[in-house]
Amino acid sequence: MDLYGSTFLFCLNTGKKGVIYVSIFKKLSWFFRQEWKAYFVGVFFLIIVAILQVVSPRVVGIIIDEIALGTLTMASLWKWSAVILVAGVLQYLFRYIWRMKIWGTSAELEKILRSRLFKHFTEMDAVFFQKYRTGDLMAHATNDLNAIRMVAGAGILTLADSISSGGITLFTMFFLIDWRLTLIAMIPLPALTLVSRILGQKMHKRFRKAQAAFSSLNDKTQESVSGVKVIKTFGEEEEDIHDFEAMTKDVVAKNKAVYRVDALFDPAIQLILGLSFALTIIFGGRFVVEGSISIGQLVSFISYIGMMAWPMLAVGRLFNVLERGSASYSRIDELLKEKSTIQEQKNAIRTPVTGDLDFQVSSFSYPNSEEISLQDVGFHLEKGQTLGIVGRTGSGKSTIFRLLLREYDQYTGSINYNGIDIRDYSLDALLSGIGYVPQDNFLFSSDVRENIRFADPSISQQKVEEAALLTAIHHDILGFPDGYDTLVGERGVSLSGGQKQRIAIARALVTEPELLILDDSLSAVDAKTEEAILTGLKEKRADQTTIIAAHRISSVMHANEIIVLDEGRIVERGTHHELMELDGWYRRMYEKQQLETKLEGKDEA
Ligand SMILES: Nc1ncnc2c1ncn2[C@@H]1O[C@H](COP(=O)(O)OP(=O)(O)OP(=O)(O)O)[C@@H](O)[C@H]1O
Repeated sequence: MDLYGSTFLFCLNTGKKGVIYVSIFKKLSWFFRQEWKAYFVGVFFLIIVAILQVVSPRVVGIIIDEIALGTLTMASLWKWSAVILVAGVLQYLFRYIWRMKIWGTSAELEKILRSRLFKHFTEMDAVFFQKYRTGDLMAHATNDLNAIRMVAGAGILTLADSISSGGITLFTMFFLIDWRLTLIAMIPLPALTLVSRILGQKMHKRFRKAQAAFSSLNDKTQESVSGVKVIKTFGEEEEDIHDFEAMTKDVVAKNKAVYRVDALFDPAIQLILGLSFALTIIFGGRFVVEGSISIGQLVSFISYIGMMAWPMLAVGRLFNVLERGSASYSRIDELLKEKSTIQEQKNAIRTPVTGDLDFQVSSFSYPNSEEISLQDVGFHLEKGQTLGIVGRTGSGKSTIFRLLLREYDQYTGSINYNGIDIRDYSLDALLSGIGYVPQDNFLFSSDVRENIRFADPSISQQKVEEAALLTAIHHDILGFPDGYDTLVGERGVSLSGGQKQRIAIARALVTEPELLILDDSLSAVDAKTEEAILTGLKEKRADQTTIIAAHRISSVMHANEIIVLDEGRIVERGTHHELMELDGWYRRMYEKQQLETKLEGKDEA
C-alpha cells in the first residue's frame, strides 16, 4: 500500500495535482510578498508553539521516571510543575498571536479580492451581465472568495503547522525516545491523511449539494409567501404544498448524506490511532522490559502519538483546501479578465456633453441575436427640443436609449453630440449629462431625500423639493409618515407605482441634465398629473433636450417631433398634427386612447 506516497512533500513534486498545489501559492505570491511580515511573525510563533508542545509530555515522563526510581522530591515536583505551567501559558499566548496574524491577514486577501471584483462588476457592460447570471456572480463573490481566503489562512497554517509540529514531534520521538519504536508506531498514521483527504472531499461535495438544496427551498419559500395571493386566486395551494414537501424531503435527504460521511470521521481516526497505540504498547512494553527505554519515556511517547494525529489529518485537509482554492482562483481570474466591450478612448473628451443631438443608426443587433433591433433610425434634436417615441411593445424604443447611454457600441451609423461622436467622450462626460428614467424604476433602501439626490448627496433640500414639485410628488411626500425622511425601497413604506415613477423622475431631474430620457416613465400616473408634469417640464427645461418614450400618446403629443417605431424601423414621423393628418397607426392609437379615457371618465362619474 502506497501510504507514504500521499505525504505532502512527495505530492508537491509529483504529477499534475502537485502542480495545482504549488501553482495556487504562486498565483497568490503577490499577496504573500505584500504581507510577508505578518506571515513571518505568524509562522515564527507557530514553530515556537510546536517546540513548546513537546515539553509537557516529556516533563510528565521525567516525573514518572523519578517516581519509579524513588528520586522525586517536592522541590523537583514544583520545578517540573512550573515548567509545564509556563509552557502552557506561553503556548496560549503564542497561539493567540499566530491565529491573529494568519487568520487576520487572510481576511485581508478576501477584502482585496472582493473590492477588485466589485469594481470590475461596476465597470462591466450589458454584454457581461447577460452572459453571467446575477446569482452566479453572487456565488463567485461569496463561495469562491471564501475558498481563496482559506488558502491564505487555513492553507498556510496547515502547511506550516504540519511541517513544524509534525516535524518537531517526530524528531523528539525519533532522537529523544527511540527510533525503532517511532518507525513501528508511525506505520498506521499516514492512513489519517488519506481519511481526511477522501472523506473531506466527499463531505465537501455533499455539503455543497445540501446547501444548494437549502437555498432552493429558501427561494421557494420566499416565492410562495410573496405570491400567496396569486396562488390562492388560482386555487394552486395543494400543488404548492406538494412542491414544498418534495423540496423539504430533498433537503433532509441531502443533509443525511452529509451526516453519513461525517459520522465516519471520528471512528476512523480512533481506529487508526488505536492501532498505533496498540503497536506502541506491544513493542514499547517489550523495550521497557528489555530496559532500552524507561516507563516515563513510554508515557511521553504515547502522548506524542496523539500529537501526531493532527499534522497527519492536516495534510489531507491541506490538499482539499488547495484544490478548492485553485479552482476558485481560476473562476475569479476568468471573471476579472473579462473586458468590457465599451472602452473609453485614451484622449477622450472630458467636458460634459451639450448642444444638438444627432442620432443616425443604420443597423443594430444585440450581441448573440440574429434579429435586427434597429434599422435606419435617425433623428436630429436641437438643444431644447423634445422628441416623442411611440410604438408597440418590442418595437425598439428602449434600444434607442441603450445606444444613447453607450450600453452597446456595436452598431453601424453614428450618434453625435454637438457634432462629436459619443464614443469620443469619456463615459462620465456622456452619462453625467443624461438623466435617464428607466421603465422599471428602482428605489434604493434609503429615505426619499437620498433617493432623489442619489447622483449627488450634496444637493440642497430646496433643489430636492423643486424637483419633487415639478414631478407632482412633493405633496405626497409631505403626507408620508416622516416626510422626506421616510424610508422607501425594500424595507420602507409601500408606494404606489405612480409615486415610485414620480420619485424616479425627480431623481433624474434634480441634476438638471442636458438630456432627459423618460422611458415609459409616466405609465402609472393618471392623465391629469401627467399633464401637469409635462407642462412643468416644458417650462423648466426650455433650454434642455428631452426624449419621451411612451405607450400613451398623450405623453408625447406636445413634442417637437414624434417618431412611430415598428419592428425597429420608423414607420411614421412628424408633429402631432402631421401624424393625425397622415391617418395611420398614430391616429388610430390616439383615437382609441381618447375613447378609453372618455369611457373611464364616464365610469368614474
Ligand atoms: N438584451 C437583449 N438581447 C437580445 N434582444 C433584445 C435584448 N433586449 C431587447 N431585445 C429585443 O430587441 C427588440 C426591441 O426591444 P426594446 O426593449 O427596445 O422594445 P421597446 O419598444 O422598448 O418595448 P417595450 O415598450 O415593451 O419596452 C425586441 O425584439 C427585443 O426582444
